Amino acid sequence: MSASKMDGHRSRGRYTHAEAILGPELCDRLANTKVLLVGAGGIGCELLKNIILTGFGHITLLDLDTIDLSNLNRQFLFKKKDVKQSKAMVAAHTAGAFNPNVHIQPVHANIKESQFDIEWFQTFDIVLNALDNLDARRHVNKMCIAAGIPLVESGTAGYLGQVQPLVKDRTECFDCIPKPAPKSFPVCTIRSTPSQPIHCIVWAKSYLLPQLFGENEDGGSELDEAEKQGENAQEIAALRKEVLAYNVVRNSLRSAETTDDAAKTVFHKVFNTDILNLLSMADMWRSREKPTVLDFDTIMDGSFVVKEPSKSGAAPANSKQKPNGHLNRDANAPISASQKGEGGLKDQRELSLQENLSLFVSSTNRLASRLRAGEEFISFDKDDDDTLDFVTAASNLRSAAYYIERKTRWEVKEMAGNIIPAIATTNAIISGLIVLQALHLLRKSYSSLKNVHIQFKPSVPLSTVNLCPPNPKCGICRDTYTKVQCDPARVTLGELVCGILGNGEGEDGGTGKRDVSVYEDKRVLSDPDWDDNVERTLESLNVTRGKFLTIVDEEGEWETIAVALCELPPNHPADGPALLLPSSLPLPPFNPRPPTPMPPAPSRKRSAPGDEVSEVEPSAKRAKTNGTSLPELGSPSKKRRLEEDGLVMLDGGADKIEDDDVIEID
Ligand SMILES: Nc1ncnc2c1ncn2[C@@H]1O[C@H](COP(=O)(O)OP(=O)(O)OP(=O)(O)O)[C@@H](O)[C@H]1O
Ligand SMILES: [Zn+2]
Repeated sequence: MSASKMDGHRSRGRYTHAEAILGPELCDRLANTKVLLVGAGGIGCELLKNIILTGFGHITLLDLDTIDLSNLNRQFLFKKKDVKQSKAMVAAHTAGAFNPNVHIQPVHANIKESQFDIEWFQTFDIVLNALDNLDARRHVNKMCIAAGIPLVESGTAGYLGQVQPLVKDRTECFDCIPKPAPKSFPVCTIRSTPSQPIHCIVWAKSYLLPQLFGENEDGGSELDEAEKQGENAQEIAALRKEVLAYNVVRNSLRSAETTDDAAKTVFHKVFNTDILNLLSMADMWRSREKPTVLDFDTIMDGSFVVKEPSKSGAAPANSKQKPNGHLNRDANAPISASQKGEGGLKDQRELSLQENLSLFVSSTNRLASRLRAGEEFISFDKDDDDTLDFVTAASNLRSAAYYIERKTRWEVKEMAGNIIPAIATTNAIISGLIVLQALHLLRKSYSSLKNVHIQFKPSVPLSTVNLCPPNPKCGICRDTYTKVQCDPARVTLGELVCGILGNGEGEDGGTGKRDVSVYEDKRVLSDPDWDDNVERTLESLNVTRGKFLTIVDEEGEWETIAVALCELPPNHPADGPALLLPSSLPLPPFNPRPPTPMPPAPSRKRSAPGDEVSEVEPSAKRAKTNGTSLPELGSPSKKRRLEEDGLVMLDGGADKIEDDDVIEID
């Protein structure tokens, strides 16, 4: 048998099952389908294997990262020898062997780079996200909306997971519903009245560690400002004292003569002086258990006994919590085998108070010596042993002072790193579901598309939710997208905006002259009263390939236009025009304002009640959903409830909450 015949035979054999399930038409089409898979981590590796075996013919696999040892337990395309290599390259190499008919293009890069502009996105038939952060997910969502390419979004968190197909104008986009804010705690709970281990962990990670080893934020000048503005003088004096005290401690950690004494100074300030200060505020402890002042020397020599929480008097604020049994004993007493979690890993052993203090001293010294060796500041990183040891020890010492259960280093890592353990099985289930949704999309079988969730219900482990139509108020998918090809060094902002708006054609041309503001992301580049940038080149305004200009109608009548910037074609003559506009200019939905009511004049005939409303409202709504309302879609509120329950698309780094009175765990 000739080699080519043998290949054909092999190929048919390979796809017999796929063909039986998908039908010959889709099965053949898959061979020519171009897929972009973003992310080669937990979901990405599983998904790559699935789409290769299903027979997707052309796969571009993109990931910015290199392989870490900790990936190996679930990212099965990687082996120990691959650690520190590019994820995209290794995954493509390993999985490529599963099906030689598939062409895989690995790309080691950040999906946000400008080279991945909408023209690049438009070279794909479908995009599959296997990402782990909100920022990249939102970026891909916007690029897919702009490029008009369907996207399957996914996420897992422990045993939970979700798959969400997204199609411009038909379904919600990723940004149609705001994502839940990260967990937060009131500052006073963290600073003065912790009642749970997480409060002490957040304090050690987000307050103490930055105070000692972080960037020196000049609290002094902030206080000067507050004083000028007439804030409470007594409070400011107290805060000033606090800043000075921390400066002394910071300096001692940075001084060349640092010894164990520096750690002792920190300990004394934080677990002794500060707690004594808090105790002096009698009001604070009327309805709460008073904390205990810790003592360095007696903890070190093992004679310190943690005071039992008082059982009499006013009910402590945390009385609803289960009693912290093991704290009602000498904290340095030997810990039983079961308490220690013996048999488990070293990290999973509970440390005695004395051991926590030793860890506090050693980690403080390690961090201090890093500062002295030239590191300017150190911030928390769950994979940085020194910062994790410090947060473990400091949070446990604080827990002891407040009679709160202490946590092992393993638990602290999980809580401080906001880590939900990744589960290979969940990733595998989700990756299978992604393929099913991708196949519906390729078949254009829109009524079969579903949001699918894995839930904690053994009887119904998967729940499906009908898709919601786009949110008419969404600032991403309701814009009208277009693209221009240009040389940003030769085109001015004014030329581009006038070109896109077709200025000079008059109102009835649909894109006539209007008052607009122009933005790049959140930057205002011009508005009707400010035209300083209009004559400047796009390049000088840092508006280049891969970015979007957003043109907003000041009257609010025309919907927003988003213009994606692309390069001139490769064969474009050097003396050719610097700006190539799209062949048809964007025509965003137009919602004319109701005419301004005229002052009542006896001669004017009154219009029938509701006239204006019936003319304006429905057309505006039609325009915003582009006439594609889907009768079978579920309600947005149902989906929101699911999101609140189910921790979907987990991450949180990107979104910031604005309330100053809370501390986020990111
Ligand atoms: N902007 C981006 N561009 C390209 N790839 C990205 C981008 N952001 C995240 N990724 C990739 O998405 C993948 C997500 O996979 P996963 O959630 O399993 O994370 P991980 O980093 O492998 O594991 P863990 O965070 O649990 O250690 C990672 O490989 C990551 O490098
Ligand atoms: Zn949207």
